[in-house]
Amino acid sequence: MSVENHLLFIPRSVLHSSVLGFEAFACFLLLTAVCAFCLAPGGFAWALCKVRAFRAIPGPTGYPFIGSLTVFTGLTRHRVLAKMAKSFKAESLMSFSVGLTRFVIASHPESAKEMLNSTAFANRPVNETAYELLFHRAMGFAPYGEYWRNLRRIAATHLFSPKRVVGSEVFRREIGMKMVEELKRLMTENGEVQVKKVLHFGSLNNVMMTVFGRCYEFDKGGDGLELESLVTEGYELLGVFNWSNHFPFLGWLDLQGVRKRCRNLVLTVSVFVGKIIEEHRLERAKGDNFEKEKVGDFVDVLLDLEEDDKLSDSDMIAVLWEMIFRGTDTVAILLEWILARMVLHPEIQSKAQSEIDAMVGSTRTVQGSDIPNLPYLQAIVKECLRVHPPGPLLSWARIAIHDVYVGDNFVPAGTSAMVNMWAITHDDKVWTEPEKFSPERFMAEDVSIMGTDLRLAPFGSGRRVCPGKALGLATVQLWLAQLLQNFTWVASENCDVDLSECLKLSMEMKSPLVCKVVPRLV
Ligand code: HEM
Repeated sequence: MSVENHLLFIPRSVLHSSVLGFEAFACFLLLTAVCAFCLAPGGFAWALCKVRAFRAIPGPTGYPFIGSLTVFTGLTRHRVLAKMAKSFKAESLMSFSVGLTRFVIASHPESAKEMLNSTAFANRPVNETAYELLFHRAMGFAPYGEYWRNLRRIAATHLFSPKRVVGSEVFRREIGMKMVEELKRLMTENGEVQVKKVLHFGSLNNVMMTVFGRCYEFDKGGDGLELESLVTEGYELLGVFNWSNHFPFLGWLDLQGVRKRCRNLVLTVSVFVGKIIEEHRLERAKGDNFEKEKVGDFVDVLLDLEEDDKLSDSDMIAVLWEMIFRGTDTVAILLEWILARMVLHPEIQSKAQSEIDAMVGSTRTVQGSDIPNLPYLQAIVKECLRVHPPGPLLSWARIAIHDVYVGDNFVPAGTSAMVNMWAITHDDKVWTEPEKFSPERFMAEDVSIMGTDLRLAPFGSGRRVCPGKALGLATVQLWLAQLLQNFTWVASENCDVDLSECLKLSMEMKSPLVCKVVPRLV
């Protein structure tokens, strides 16, 4: 007898109530399953994870389906994440979800070191924006492997070697002096200066010179301004929270227009950078203008690569563009924070100036070789990297290439991994009086900031540590010395120094620094 025939013999009322009961039971089961799913530690994306036989990593459940999305839409996600890790007692490792993306974040030096130094985390998640901007073919997002290793080796030898960093000091100093002149001009014109623009243009020129062998004039418009707008657009695009990175089914809609903007940007950048590469080729073809012994720029280095290492034109454009892009803002942003601190702490500023005066005197301008004799100035830079790290979340996440343990925590392959460097540098178990701005702490203890000591690793650590760290640091230290030797930095009566933060791709000052500069050298 079929099931339908059976049902014919059950009284209607009984049948009706049992169907209702079944429906209620099914709803209850579904609701429990959804709740269990959504209330899983770490949230929805973690609940979806097939590997369930592991101890859950503590973390917020977030909202159903969207998870902790709101973290990423605020201006200070490093602070929000630090607070969350504390409240879940998950400083060592915290899990959370944003849409379908699983995250872990380390807010403790030990777990941060373990993660950053493990080959399991030597890849980066390539989000849609980075992919559209062709960054997967440049060093920062290239998958861990032969192509990436080659790029790192070439850059380490020809762009970031100690010899190259020292060798490029002359034009770095020249650019520093141009910034000094520009600040004087702006001060005379306006009675105060907004330093961000000057620092940004100086920094852009510095990287341009190293990479392309080109320099642009301040405030002259033309190619310099176009390049600046291209870098700004790229920065903005990478800083935008792109929904389709975490909700792939929304991808085709391009709701925020990110893909369209990326494609337009890539076209313009390809023409801009392609033209510079062509000019280099022409110069080399002429032969007599191109001296073989000349220390070439990075374009020359890439054009000189042997057959096996040779890059296609589009790969070369990606590599060169990324260097410009990465090297510009970090340096300018860090210097702006430092100068804001100088305005706020005149006693620290004058101590640094006394050090410069004692070591350099007032008859010559400071240079790169003076920096080792200026420990207090170096301590100021370190303290600013601690209090205002340009990459509080180390800017670029990593991704677990395969299943791996971090401490006792099982992290499945494909999980995005971040380090909250800001949380570590503001942890009172790691630093005494972390909120206090005190360069003196680094006079008492010499802490390496190059990636070995995870209490302060603003350039990251491990295989994907910032390759430009020595160049970036040398630039910031020299320019700070020049700016302090030439000016006393004081508050403008129209504008207070506001230390509010705004984390886009890097952590910028929310209200750009506006102040006065008073010439010291006459
Ligand atoms: C104050 C200056 C700078 C800071 C604070 C900084 C910070 C960082 C950080 C935190 C990372 C990620 C490291 C990690 O995942 O462990 C990084 C990567 C990178 N940085 Fe920097 N950076 C600076 C200057 C520069 C400069 C001047 C350049 C080049 C001209 C540069 C090029 C790169 C590149 C190419 C990567 C990707 C490396 C890879 O994935 O293999 N950076 N940087």
